[in-house]
Amino acid sequence: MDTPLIQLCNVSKSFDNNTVLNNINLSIFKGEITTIIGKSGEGKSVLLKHIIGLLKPDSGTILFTGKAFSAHSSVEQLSLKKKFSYMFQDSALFDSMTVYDNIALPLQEASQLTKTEIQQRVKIRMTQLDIIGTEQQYPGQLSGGMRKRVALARALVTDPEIILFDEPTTGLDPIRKKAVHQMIANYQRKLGFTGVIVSHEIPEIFSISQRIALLNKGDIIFQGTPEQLNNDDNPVISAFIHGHESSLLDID
Ligand SMILES: Nc1ncnc2c1ncn2[C@@H]1O[C@H](COP(=O)(O)OP(=O)(O)OP(=O)(O)O)[C@@H](O)[C@H]1O
Repeated sequence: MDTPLIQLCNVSKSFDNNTVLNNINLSIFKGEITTIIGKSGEGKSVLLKHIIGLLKPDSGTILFTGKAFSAHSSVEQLSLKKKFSYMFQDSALFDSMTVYDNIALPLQEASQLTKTEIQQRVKIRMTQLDIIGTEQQYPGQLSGGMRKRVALARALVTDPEIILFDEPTTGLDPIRKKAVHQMIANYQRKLGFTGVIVSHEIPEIFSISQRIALLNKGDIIFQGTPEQLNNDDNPVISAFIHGHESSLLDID
């Protein structure tokens, strides 16, 4: 198998006495969608934040194409950072900024593009996501589904190679959830980015994921394809995917 694009090696993280990640190992492969599942509060967001560098592990390493971030040259580190994009749990749009400005922001902050080039890039993404016409509106004036599309347009506007999605469908009704999943899958196919999704949408999320990682009690207890997950006979895993979360509490 290819070298993973991102590899967490023996990563541990505690907050005071709360051990959230306990020596975890996880591989993320280029061009795939890897979905991290697990009960609430297990550390899925903490794991995502380690990948993007918002949190540092207490011990262990995170490798990017086989090399620790710090082992890359400063030029490589900058180019690595530019490859990432992040779609937060609550969309994290700036309510005081228009839809246009929200989407244009990453380009204004991190690119050398002219105003006209930025306008063109924003327009392309807004057209693809069917939100043309909302440019001058504010996030608070939009429905939850529209806000997700604006957030996705912003996450995609820099043509990132790696996008991290933290519960991208939280708070949406089942139809809109499906639409957001399809949107992510379609763009992933079209643009070929590597996706890492944290999700509670089981089993729906499996249909757009090439790999699943199950985080339980600080450990990744499964990583593999959705099919392998479904066929796994570990009782903790089957209890989790069949929705009996409470039984996890009793198994160490
Ligand atoms: N900055 C922080 N300081 C202290 N504790 C933190 C911090 N960030 C996260 N935690 C703790 O780490 C644990 C895991 O939190 P995290 O948000 O990663 O869970 P999660 O699996 O993403 O949950 P959910 O599915 O409910 O979003 C929680 O106990 C949380 O309180």
